[in-house]
Amino acid sequence: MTATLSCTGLSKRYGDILAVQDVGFFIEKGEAYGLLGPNGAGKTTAISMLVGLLQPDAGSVQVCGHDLAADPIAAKAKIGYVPQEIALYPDLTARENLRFFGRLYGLPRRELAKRIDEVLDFVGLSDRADGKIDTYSGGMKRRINIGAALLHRPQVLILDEPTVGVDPQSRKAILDGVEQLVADGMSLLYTSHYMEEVERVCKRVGIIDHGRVIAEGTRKELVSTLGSADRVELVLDGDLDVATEKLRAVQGVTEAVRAGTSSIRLIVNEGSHLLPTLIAAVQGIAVVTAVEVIEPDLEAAFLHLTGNKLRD
Ligand SMILES: Nc1ncnc2c1ncn2[C@@H]1O[C@H](COP(=O)(O)OP(=O)(O)OP(=O)(O)O)[C@@H](O)[C@H]1O
Repeated sequence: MTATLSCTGLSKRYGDILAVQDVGFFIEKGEAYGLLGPNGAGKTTAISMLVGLLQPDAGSVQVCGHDLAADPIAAKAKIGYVPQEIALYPDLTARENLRFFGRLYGLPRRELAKRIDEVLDFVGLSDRADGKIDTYSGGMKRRINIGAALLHRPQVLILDEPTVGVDPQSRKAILDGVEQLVADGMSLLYTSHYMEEVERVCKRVGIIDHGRVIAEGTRKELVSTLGSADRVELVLDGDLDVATEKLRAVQGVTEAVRAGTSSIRLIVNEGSHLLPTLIAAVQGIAVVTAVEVIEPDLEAAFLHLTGNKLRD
């Protein structure tokens, strides 16, 4: 089966920074693939090369059997791209914006009018279609941006952090809409640093850090990289920075990081056996007021694989 989107060996350097290094993955028809990584991991740079906005230093991209470099028009026609930055004209209405983008895609006038109504309905903004974009909330603008990317009926939708700066109602509408598109057979590339969104929307996930895809698989496969390790959260009162250092030095502790103002998250072997040792390790520095052993999830897998928290 031909992948809807695939890339191999994608690399991009900005001066001394290797923003993307030898990235390769594929997305089947109707599959939702997530690129999960912290800010600066290289997600936007990778996507910019996948959609033909940035020339890779090395590597290639295939979209529905078309090579992006050799046949860019055919390849790009299959892609719907929703950039991280809102790209709409504030003085035009939503409908006028969609008309503008539809014409760029070369949609015939009559078909375009129909598609505009369809996508407005899909993003749940038909009743606001004739309001100017500058009266829209951030979330509503993002929904129109997604609508614009769908006008030409792409085979693969590429979303770069689509819920950043978005109100809860629009966030729900975006996630529900994306899930519906995938259920209807759309292929999806979804990037986010929100682990829970990627877990919800994507069947397979690539974890990207410092420009490299360092692990890839289903949620279950990635979580299994943790082996028998447990994730423990301690709520403490005291000097958390020193306590984090002390805990990191305890034998059996793989990772220890601050989580908010009063918690430390740990990955430990045999969590329940180690608890008394953990509490003793911070004695005189901090008092442990609560302990929680947490089910392993993608965030724990990320921490384990990279040694960093996802939301740095
Ligand atoms: N035009 C540029 N010139 C120089 N360095 C850049 C440029 N664009 C990105 N970078 C650097 O490349 C690396 C990857 O950035 P990129 O924006 O691709 O990451 P990201 O995972 O999308 O992060 P974010 O979620 O913050 O957008 C970072 O170190 C960034 O500072």
